[in-house]
Amino acid sequence: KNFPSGPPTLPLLGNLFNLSQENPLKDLERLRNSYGNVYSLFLGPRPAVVLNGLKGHEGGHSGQRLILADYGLRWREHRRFALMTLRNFGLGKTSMEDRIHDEIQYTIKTLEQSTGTLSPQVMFHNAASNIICQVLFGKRYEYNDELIKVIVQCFTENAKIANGPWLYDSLPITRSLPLPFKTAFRNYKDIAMELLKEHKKTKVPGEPRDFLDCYLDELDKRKDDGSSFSEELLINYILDLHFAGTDTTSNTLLTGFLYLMSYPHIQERCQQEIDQVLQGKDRASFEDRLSMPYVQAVIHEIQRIANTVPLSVFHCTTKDTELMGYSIPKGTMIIQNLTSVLREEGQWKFPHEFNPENFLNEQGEFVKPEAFMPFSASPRVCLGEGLARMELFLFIVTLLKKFKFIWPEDAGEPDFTPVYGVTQSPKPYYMKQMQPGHRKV
Ligand code: HEM
Repeated sequence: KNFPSGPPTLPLLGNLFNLSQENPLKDLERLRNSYGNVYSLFLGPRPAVVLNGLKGHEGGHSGQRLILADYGLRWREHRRFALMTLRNFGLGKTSMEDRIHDEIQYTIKTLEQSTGTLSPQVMFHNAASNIICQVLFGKRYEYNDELIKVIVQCFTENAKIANGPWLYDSLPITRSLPLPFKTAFRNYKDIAMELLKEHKKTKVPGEPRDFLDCYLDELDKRKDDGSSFSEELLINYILDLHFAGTDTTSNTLLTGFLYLMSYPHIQERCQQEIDQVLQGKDRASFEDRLSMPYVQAVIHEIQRIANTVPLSVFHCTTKDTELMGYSIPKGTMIIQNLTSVLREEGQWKFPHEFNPENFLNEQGEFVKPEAFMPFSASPRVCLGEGLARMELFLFIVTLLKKFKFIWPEDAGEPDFTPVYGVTQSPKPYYMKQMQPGHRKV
């Protein structure tokens, strides 16, 4: 009673055929037009509620009425620990900036060594993965290292395979099949186990070098207190952090450079601002963003258009819940359609085009509309938001300071259609850059 309405369902299969397996975003928008901001779907026999638009999300988040999946002791303890550890390793402080800048030097080297055009996919994925590796394991990998190739391939492929949550959730039996991503994740876990062994051998108690050491210290401290910390969970948690921090940041960068090449006047205006603000400085710091309203607007617009995690991460009600006048029983899946907020008419000056004016007021100052939520919202908001924002700013500013990026003449028209997945990415493309010293603004 009082459950949100939705399209008619088939026995057992629910609404499986209402949604494209390849890209359900258009279907979700069509259903929103018929059933409003809050509607229901059945993934097989399992009920789900889809939240759309800023209004739908405000209802979902205000006062934390919506209690989320696994929003229990284990999640709370680990979230608190991860945030504290990321902070201790310099998130928001200079040392994290140093790590990011160190990695950017390798990206610059890759760009400098390329003659002609270059496919940036692997380059950005390697860079984002290495930054997380530094935090987690205190080490980075050369871009031609076999291990990093396996990891990056595993993440990019899984982000696309996992776009079948409809199928896996509708027909749970498919989850027990030997799906390819299971092997890939098992390989990753073997790698993480090796690193764990190595860390246990070499670590000095009380002097953590990285996230892994911190967790081992925490395990020692909490030995018998019945807490949720365990080595098995550590391996899963490392996998989560590595995956969550790699494909997201790199796909956003890929979208960014696709648009910067396709809108050369926007790229040039960024470069003018960067040159002006960084006069006499050899590198940008995250603080500099406060003096770069246009660059800030462009980076936010890149995130809005990239729509990197289009349906956020699915949640679930853990008890009977009231939401915007609807009754939602315990065990209902909650799908936050972030796409519907990032493109919502009425919330943006130019909802359907790439235009930094979406984040600038009449005085040319940077403003962030409430509907900007690529990291989601609620207590469950992206844990890596601070790190991701720092990475995006430092990569984009440093690379634009050094190079001018050009869409290759023989590459045809740029194709902006994203490839759908848990994380969306642009279609593979090539870029061309003018070598340092030749950049003319
Ligand atoms: C542009 C880059 C990124 C985007 C767009 C993004 C977006 C998101 C979104 C939409 C969620 C789901 C929030 C929810 O459940 O409502 C999420 C969760 C999460 N993200 Fe990110 N993310 C990015 C980068 C990162 C990075 C660099 C890290 C690494 C530290 C990270 C770690 C996580 C974790 C651990 C969660 C789960 C949080 C929890 O359940 O408590 N993310 N992210």
